[in-house]
Amino acid sequence: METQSGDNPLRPFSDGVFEGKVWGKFHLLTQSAAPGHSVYGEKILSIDGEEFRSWDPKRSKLGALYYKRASLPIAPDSNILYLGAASGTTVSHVSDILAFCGSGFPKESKTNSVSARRNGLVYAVEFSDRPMRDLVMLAERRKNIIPILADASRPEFYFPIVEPVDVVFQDIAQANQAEIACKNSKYFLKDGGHLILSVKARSIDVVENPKKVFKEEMKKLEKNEWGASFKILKTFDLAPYHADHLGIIAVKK
Ligand SMILES: C[S@@+](CC[C@H](N)C(=O)[O-])C[C@H]1O[C@@H](n2cnc3c(N)ncnc32)[C@H](O)[C@@H]1O
Repeated sequence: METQSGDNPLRPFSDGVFEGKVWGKFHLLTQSAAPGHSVYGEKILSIDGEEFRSWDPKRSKLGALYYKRASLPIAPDSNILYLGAASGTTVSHVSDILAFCGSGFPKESKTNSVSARRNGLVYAVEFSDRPMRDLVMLAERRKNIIPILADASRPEFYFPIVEPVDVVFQDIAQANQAEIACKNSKYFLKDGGHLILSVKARSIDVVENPKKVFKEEMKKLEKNEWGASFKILKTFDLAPYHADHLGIIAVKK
């Protein structure tokens, strides 16, 4: 951990996310909801008694979207259904954002003016038991992560424990990823809620041109028989952080 003295290098980027030139280059960081702990070896900066965790875009599709300056519908009062949580690298940053209440640093941040609001939860679904063990340990140190050991293609099994959410975020490298996103959105995503989907072309078709694969996946999101369909708002090529990945931001019709 590094303690910053002198001028504060960070400024608000979006609710709960900060930007600045630190350690010699540009970084996005989240204010840690569990000070004293590094989750995946990320660098930590301490300023005025608060800790800020560097967000590595090469380790996180959501982080890559922020680095691409996507305007994302994630705020401290959002409930998020996160599909494909793995050991919680990205979930930890989502947890930081949801825990952010504008207290403390930075003093001039507009987000400070919001003092009494209900902060959201992240429901983190993962079907592999090895990463789930790390995810459970992460959740023990943070109050806003609900780890769920389940197959995301069977949302009916966790239907009883997930409340309606504002955002479904999905990072599952499976051939049927559009179907998984739509089925979960049917059960859990509020009308007008947002889907943020990372599509890995090579998981859907190893030989096809990624652009064609992305077009087909977007068509499925717009019209399908899985109970929820979407209007695509914006797409982002996630290179150079993740080759042949497309980030899709869509709103539930
Ligand atoms: C690319 S990794 C996710 C990385 C993670 N989102 C992060 O940024 O820290 C994809 C994860 O999805 C999980 N996964 C794949 N298919 C799944 C399914 N049907 N249900 C739940 N999890 C699944 C895998 O076990 C793997 O941990």
